[in-house]
Amino acid sequence: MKEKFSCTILQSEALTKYLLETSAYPREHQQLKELRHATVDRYSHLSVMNVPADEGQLLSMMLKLMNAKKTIEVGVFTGYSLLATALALPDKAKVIAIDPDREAYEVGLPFIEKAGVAHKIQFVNSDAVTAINQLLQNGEEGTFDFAFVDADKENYINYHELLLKLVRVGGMIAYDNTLWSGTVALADDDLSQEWKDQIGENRIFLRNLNTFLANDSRIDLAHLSIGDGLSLCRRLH
Ligand SMILES: C[S@@+](CC[C@H](N)C(=O)[O-])C[C@H]1O[C@@H](n2cnc3c(N)ncnc32)[C@H](O)[C@@H]1O
Repeated sequence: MKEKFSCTILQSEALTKYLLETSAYPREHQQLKELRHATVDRYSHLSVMNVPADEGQLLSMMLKLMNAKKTIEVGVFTGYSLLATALALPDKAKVIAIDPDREAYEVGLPFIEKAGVAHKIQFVNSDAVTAINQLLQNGEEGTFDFAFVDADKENYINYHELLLKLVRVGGMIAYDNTLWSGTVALADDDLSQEWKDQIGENRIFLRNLNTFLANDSRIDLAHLSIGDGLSLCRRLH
C-alpha cells in the first residue's frame, strides 16, 4: 500500500500543531513570527522551506550553550533560521549567510532589521561551494563555531568536506531535512506518484549522506527527528 503524503515526520499533523502551538509559538520572537507570516503571504506553499519554530528554538539553544560567536548559514531563503541564529549570538558575533537568491532574503530583511540584529549578518550572494572556498582561501579555516546547512541537497556531501575544514575542532555542522518527510525510509513502491514528483532525487542524496555521516570517524553524530530531520555533526579533530 502506498504511504499517504505528509509534510510532518511526527505521527500526525495534529501532534505537530500541538507542539508548535503549545510550546514553540508562545515563545517565538515577534520578528520571527512576522517573518514567518510574511513568507506565507509572499511564497504560500514554499513557506515550508523555513525551518519550523521548534527547530529554530533548538538552534538558538545550541548556539547559546556553545557560546558561538562566528557561524555560517548555507541556504537563507527568507531567513527564518538566519534570524533565529542572529538573535542567539552575542552583539559582536558574525554570521555569514550564503544564498545565490537575494530576492527571498530581501523579503525577510525588514524583520531582521527591526529585530536589531542586521549588523551581525554578512549576506554573500553566491553559491555555497564558491563562497566557502573563498573563506578558506582567506585564511578562515578552523575559525567558525557553527554551520547550518539548508540548501541544495545533492551538494550536502561536498559541503561536509569544506565545512569540516571551516569549523573549529569541537565546532558543529548541522544538516537540515535529513529525513526528507520520512521518505528516506520508504521503498520506491511505497511512494505515490504525487510524492515522487515532490521529492525528486533528494531522497537518494540524503540517504547517501546519512550513511556517509554514520561512518565518518571525524565527527560525533546525533541524527534528530525534529522538523524534517536534523543531523548534528561535532568535529572531533
Ligand atoms: C530551504 S531554503 C532555506 C531556508 C532557511 N533555512 C529558512 O529557515 O528560512 C533553501 C535555500 O537554499 C538556497 N540554495 C540553493 N542552492 C544553493 C547553493 N548552491 N548555495 C547556497 N544556497 C543555495 C535556495 O536559494 C534557498 O533559498
